[in-house]
Amino acid sequence: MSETFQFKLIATDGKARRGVITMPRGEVRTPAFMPVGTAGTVKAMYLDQVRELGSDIILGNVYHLMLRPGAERVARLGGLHDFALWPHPILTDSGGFQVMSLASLRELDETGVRFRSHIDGSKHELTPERSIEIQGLLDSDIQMQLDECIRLPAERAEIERAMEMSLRWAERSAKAFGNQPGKAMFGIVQGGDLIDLRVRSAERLAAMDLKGYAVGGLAVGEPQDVMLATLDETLPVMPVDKPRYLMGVGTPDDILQSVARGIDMFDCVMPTRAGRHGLAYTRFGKVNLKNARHADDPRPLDEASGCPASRDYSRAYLHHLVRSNEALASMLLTWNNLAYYQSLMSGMRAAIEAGGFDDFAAATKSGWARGDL
Ligand SMILES: Cc1ccc(CCc2c3nc[nH]c3cc3c(=O)[nH]c(N)nc23)cc1
Repeated sequence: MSETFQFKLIATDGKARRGVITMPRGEVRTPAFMPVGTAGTVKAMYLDQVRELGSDIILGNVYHLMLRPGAERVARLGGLHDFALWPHPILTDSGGFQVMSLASLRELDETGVRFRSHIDGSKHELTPERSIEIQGLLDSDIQMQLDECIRLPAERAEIERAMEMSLRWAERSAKAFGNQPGKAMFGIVQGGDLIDLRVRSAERLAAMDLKGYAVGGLAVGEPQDVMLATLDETLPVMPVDKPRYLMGVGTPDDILQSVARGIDMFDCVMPTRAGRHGLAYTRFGKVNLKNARHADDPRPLDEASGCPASRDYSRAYLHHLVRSNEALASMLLTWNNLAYYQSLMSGMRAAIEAGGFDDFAAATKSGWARGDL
């Protein structure tokens, strides 16, 4: 624990980084995978299971929590940590991304974004200042600036407009956040697939001397090579001594490739969402438990796993649960998937410390290529 928010680099291997973020509520070992806990819960999991798997931090979301149960209500109840019984670090997204993908009747301008709730149609507004205020009411440890994420493909003028406004919103967010020693506000690099705009965004954010930086505007449907090429050009102009968070990424392979380029923090709905749709991530690749080929298979997903969901239950039983649409299917497969993601993260952290990241990456990929025999 530490009174202040600090990032320390422990080791590097090529561009891959092993570090640790320390803050009053605990530490985050990087590279880190942050399970998505949109409405104050990681769907189909108990949070002590999430912790048990090695998760140091979970995500919450301004958009969902402001609509239901309401930020002021969560504050009256002691903040998100007490509300959800997660006493460890929480990172919250600022809500703009979710407004653009979930809300209806949206109006976005320099002041912020006005929208109607997708739940009951009620009217709401998010400004950089209100988003930071809400994240404060949630008692979030790492708060994200309000930004505008453009869907690709888009015209240069549109990408530039959104990137420049996101920079002005970063200034307003930082001013509203002020000086909170044990907490952090991260800026978000935008600029679409236009390298000169990405570099301008990263350099202008770096000059604001924030405590951490996210790469936004990716994992919005672009091919992996476009995402990786954007990282190749953007990361070199991002501060070396601050954490780098790649928003919304990704598959195990996306994560492996992005750690190799110097990303420290990840979030993705994939392991939890896939678990609810009968899909298991394993070190042999993906296993679709809906498939009839598993109906008589007595083997577990992975007998070498430390996770009961992966080690103890037969594929036949998991297939039966998925086909029967049983709640336990989502619980066991989400448990398996998060266990796999966290084992991948701890494997990468150890490999970087030992100077063997490339060998670890090659062995991991060949495991996936071997497929699920
Ligand atoms: C609870 C929670 C869910 C999801 C997120 C990340 C959501 C997310 C993206 N997801 C995929 N691509 C993304 C890009 C952006 C982005 O450019 N800006 C912001 N603020 N969020 C993004 C954060 C927290």
